[in-house]
Amino acid sequence: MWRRVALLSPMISSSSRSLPLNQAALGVKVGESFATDVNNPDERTLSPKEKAPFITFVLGGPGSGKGTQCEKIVETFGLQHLSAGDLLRREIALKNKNGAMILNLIKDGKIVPSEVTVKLIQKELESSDSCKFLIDGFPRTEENRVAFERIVGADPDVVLFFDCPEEEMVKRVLNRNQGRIDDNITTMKKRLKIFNALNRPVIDYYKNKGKLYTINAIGSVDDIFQHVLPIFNSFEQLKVSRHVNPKSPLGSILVENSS
Ligand SMILES: Nc1ncnc2c1ncn2[C@@H]1O[C@H](COP(=O)(O)OP(=O)(O)OP(=O)(O)O)[C@@H](O)[C@H]1O
Ligand SMILES: O=c1ccn([C@@H]2O[C@H](COP(=O)(O)O)[C@@H](O)[C@H]2O)c(=O)[nH]1
Ligand SMILES: [Mg+2]
Repeated sequence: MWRRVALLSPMISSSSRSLPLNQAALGVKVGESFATDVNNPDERTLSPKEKAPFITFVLGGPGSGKGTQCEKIVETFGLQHLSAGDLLRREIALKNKNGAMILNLIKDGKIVPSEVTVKLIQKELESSDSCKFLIDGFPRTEENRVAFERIVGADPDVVLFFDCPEEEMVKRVLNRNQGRIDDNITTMKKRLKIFNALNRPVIDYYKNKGKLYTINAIGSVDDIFQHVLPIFNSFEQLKVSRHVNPKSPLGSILVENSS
């Protein structure tokens, strides 16, 4: 569980970015991580898990190029890529408990219950050494979004939206040729309907919060990446060091702007 603290992100918006601290969910982890030094909080050394992670949600319709652009962001900026769809497909491939249920939903272009997807993402976040993540294809619904906030206790710093016309997305998906069970015209039509009905409200939510970056997803992969580059460059330049203030009961962010 990440320790959620008041986030300070001057490049995006001046509005409050804090979430209520999920004490119930955090209790065990916080106790565990401070077990050896709880008597002298000033001497705590910060482990990676005590830093607030930098989270980017990557949204866009099916075939808009989220995965393709994520690969380029990883190459250039070294964020860890977590594709929600890939995590779900791995459950199917491993024949895990929810595998059959997930397969049926994906075949039909439907959304897997939030609890299942959020737990998979949470496990990856917690087991990673990274503190910068690209969460690709999630949240798909408002319910997903709220479940992530509740269970993980974090919210994104940046939200990318790859805006692509439907005809182009259909063309790309039908040419993808990666053996995906949902890359057919019947499922694609359902996925587009679900995207418009359930994902667009999430995009609007982040737009209203001032966190959304809309990227025109038409053009070559490299052209599109040129629109992505300045977004991450601006965060790199801030050289923001974010960690928990042990003296604050709620925790806060200490920002070092070394530029
Ligand atoms: N700018 C582009 N121009 C043409 N083809 C592209 C472009 N970007 C990606 N593609 C191709 O389109 C297909 C879909 O791209 P990608 O898998 O990145 O989309 P996605 O948004 O992750 O889709 P999904 O939501 O279905 O996972 C892939 O075959 C990819 O190679
Ligand atoms: O958060 C999520 C992400 C994905 N799904 C299901 O998986 C497929 C494929 O997802 P991609 O991101 O396009 O790889 C999607 O259509 C959903 O059925 C999900 O339920 N929740
Ligand atoms: Mg993808």
